[in-house]
Amino acid sequence: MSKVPTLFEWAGNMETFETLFSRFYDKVLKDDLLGDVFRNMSPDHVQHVAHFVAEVFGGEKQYTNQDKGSHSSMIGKHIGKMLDEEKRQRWMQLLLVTADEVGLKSDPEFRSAFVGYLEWGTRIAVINSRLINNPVDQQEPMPSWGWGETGGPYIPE
Ligand code: HEM
Repeated sequence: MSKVPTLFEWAGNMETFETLFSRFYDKVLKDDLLGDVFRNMSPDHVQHVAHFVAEVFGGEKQYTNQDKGSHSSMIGKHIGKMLDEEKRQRWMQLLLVTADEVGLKSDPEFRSAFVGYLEWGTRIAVINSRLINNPVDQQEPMPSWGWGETGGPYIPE
């Protein structure tokens, strides 16, 4: 049996993730609810988020090695931001619309794993945004996300 690709490999390459998040944050900045939340984001924000998610999906470790980030430093960026469910849902909605616009892989298995990760990650972001101190130690490894219950990508007969 052939090797099951990582979510990163199945999705494409780093450009896939950079394009997805670049188009996503274009929308975010124009959004009535999220625009103000991201108004002062760093110029590297888009790339950092793309690199973070790519690494979580089993891709190159650019967030760790090039951006000098870690799971803890990413969590730290959300501390005190006072996000809520309404903002989280808008973030999800805009990212999923963007995923379709940029032609991200749309087979049921990939999208299930993709949305599963986003549901997990965004809910954690909201929880952490309401804390004062970072609960994640600097030494904690990066999270990793796989195919989960689906067991692999959709490959037509
Ligand atoms: C899976 C979900 C998420 C991931 C992977 C993620 C990832 C990241 C990363 C990697 C950073 C650091 C960027 C940098 O180093 O410049 C960051 C910052 C930030 N994130 Fe998230 N995030 C997620 C969900 C959310 C949600 C749902 C919101 C708000 C609705 C949010 C709001 C922010 C804000 C406000 C910052 C700081 C921006 C700045 O001013 O520099 N994040 N996020």
